[in-house]
Amino acid sequence: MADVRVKICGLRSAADMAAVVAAGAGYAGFVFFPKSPRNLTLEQARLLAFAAPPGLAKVALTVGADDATLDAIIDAVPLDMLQLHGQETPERVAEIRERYGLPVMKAIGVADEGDLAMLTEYSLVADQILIDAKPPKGADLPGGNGLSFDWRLLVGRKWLRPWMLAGGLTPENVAEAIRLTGARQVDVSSGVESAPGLKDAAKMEKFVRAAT
Ligand SMILES: O=C(O)c1ccccc1N[C@@H]1O[C@H](COP(=O)(O)O)[C@@H](O)[C@H]1O
Repeated sequence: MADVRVKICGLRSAADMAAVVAAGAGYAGFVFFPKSPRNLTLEQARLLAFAAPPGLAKVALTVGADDATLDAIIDAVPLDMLQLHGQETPERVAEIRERYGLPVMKAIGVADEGDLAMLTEYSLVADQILIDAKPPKGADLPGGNGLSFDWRLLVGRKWLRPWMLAGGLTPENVAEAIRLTGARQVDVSSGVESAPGLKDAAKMEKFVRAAT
């Protein structure tokens, strides 16, 4: 599968960054969400971002972050993209995009066909759309739960913006997910871990190989 770009999310160590680079991923994601086992400090993220080679896009994942939080992240960490993974409205997405001048990727949780209208709505204001599984009610995390959705919902659909497929992807299922949905970009977090928050270099390598 040529030309598929992979995002590996939730890096926390220099070894994670080295493994992402060795695997050949196109995006590296840093999670700024205290409830997540992948949460990292500004200083950790800053060091990792400076260790990233040119061409690897550095993405900050936030969840309903206010301006002060985003200001602090952007001041500390050299970034290429913001991933908004909360309940941000289209107006808030547009505001963040304007305020920081960085491309914004808005995550939308999908469980059934009724959720697809939101993808169209957000594709009018975001630079990219991230299509993830909807989290279970009451879940601590709005993403990063290793849950997938029915990929057949995406068959034959088109959106105005580039999009990325996420949710429960693994080295074992990513090729089938790409084949079915036609995704040109995929995002993974828990599927390349040996325990929550602990990235596994061999799984990362296997994932990128299966996806590309
Ligand atoms: O990874 C996290 O901890 C996380 C926390 C809060 C919101 C989103 C999070 N991760 C994103 O969720 C999707 C799917 O992850 P998974 O592969 O199913 O574990 C992915 O886009 C991550 O960036």
